[in-house]
Amino acid sequence: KFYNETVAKAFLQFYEHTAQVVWNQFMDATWNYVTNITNKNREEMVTQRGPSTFCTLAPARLFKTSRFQDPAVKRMLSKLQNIDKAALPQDELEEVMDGKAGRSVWVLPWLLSLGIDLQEIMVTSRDQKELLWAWQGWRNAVGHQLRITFERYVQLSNKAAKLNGYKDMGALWRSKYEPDTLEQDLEQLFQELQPLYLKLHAYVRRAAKGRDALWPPLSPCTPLPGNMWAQSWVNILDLVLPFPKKPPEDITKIMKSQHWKPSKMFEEADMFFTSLGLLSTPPNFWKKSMMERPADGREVECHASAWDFYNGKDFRIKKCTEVTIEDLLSIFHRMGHIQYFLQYKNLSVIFRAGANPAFEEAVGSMITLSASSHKHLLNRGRARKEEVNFLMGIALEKIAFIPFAYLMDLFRWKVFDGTIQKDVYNQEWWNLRLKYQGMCPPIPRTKDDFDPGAKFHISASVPYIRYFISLVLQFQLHEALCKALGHMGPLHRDILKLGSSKPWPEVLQKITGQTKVSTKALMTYFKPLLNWLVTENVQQGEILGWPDFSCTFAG
Ligand SMILES: C[C@H](NC(=O)O)C(=O)O
Ligand SMILES: [Zn+2]
Repeated sequence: KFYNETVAKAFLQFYEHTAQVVWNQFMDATWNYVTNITNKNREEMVTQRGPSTFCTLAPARLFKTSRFQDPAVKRMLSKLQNIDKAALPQDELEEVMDGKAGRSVWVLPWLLSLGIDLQEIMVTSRDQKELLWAWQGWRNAVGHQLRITFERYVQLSNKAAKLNGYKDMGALWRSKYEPDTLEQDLEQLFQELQPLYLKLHAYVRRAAKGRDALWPPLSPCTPLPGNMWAQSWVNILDLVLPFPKKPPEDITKIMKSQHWKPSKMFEEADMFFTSLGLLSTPPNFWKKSMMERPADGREVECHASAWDFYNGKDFRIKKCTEVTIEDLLSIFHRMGHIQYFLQYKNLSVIFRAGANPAFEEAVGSMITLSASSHKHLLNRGRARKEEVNFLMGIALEKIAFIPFAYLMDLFRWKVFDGTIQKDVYNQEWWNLRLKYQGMCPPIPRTKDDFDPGAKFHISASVPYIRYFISLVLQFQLHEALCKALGHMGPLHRDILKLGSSKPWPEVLQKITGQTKVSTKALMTYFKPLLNWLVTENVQQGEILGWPDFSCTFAG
């Protein structure tokens, strides 16, 4: 073991230069692949020496940092200990990277376009049979494929986790949140938030059937329109608007009538960030981003994402943008990621990440909250009815999302730690979906099904608890922003500039004065809506939740 701090500093210098080059090449190869899916580009990406050169990082583990003086050196070396899947032998690393263990389903061209079309039907259709067809079509196409390879993915992931010193991949994912009381803290947050979900769910379940004759009673087994996974109900606001005579302005219609192009949507978002005293995007961003689905027949991965190329000047967004309010808000969210990249770009490459993954998500969502409630903020005195209608629109995205965002990694943590074995993957998935979301499959499932695989983050192995924590965090940050309105720039620039160089409770304290994630700000934000929901549900004699409902299974 090396005890010499000077040697450690020299090693970190060496690492800094190599890492910037290696990560840049790795991001380039991955970008080329997801924006032009061909076998050649896949080969390039998979054989990228990128992550595997980090096995040269073995020296990082040889430093005994306990007696080191410089906290930054200690923090850097501890972050270098975890090289995730790069710890696997090259052949198994390629197997995981290549997606034989799960990612492959996203790259079958016919499947990509099928996915976009079926998801579109779930968003727009109100016809029960059509919804069922799309719901089942997507799960049969992608879930069945993934069931076979998912077990291998779990094995390789757990092997990589153990090579990094964690008991399983779930433990490695949770370690990003530093304090080890994460699971209890999350359960506490969920217990505080669940009553909001039950109130909204009870109202939506009734209101959705009331207004649309086509619509049978919304039992847990009716596929909810609006979203392939029922993780967001924002697309059925028209069905459940509390005061239909005061409809909020239809931004989508306005954008379309003014012939907005995707690039204009990005320009609007960029202007909003600079109006808050934040940084504007560099020329490379406009030259190299993919803002809409290519028309030249290229197959691309359409799940929207923001990219840092680790060279301090190349940052991009990949999105198959449609001219809708949902996509405008999604662009604000992605631009939040870009803003974080810009603010911390001069840090060591080791610290170029959010204070924790939830901060990365919360920054974009918090700015989106400001943008979507921008006018709302200015018309604080808005009449109660319009206030309730407005908050319903936000709640259909944020409150509806609570149980789904929580259960996604509850499921995977249990799969990684072996509590859920492969023969009950699907059954356990639906047990969690009923317990937390009050949802059942609309048709009996068979043992060939693997419904969790129908969600991008599961087949692409992207952790999800970051979105649950961000749900709470974004309101805490938003409240701090509103309190400091006007001096927003410096306040938020500070936390963004810190990247992951400080423990996240310290960063949170800097901006909100608190060191823990708290639901207080979220509750305050939705108070007028919750009061209305309580009165409404009582008047309708609604029973909250789905007492002893059980999903029927074909086994
Ligand atoms: C909430 C999450 N957002 C994202 O991936 O950017 C999702 O789409 O499921
Ligand atoms: Zn995000």
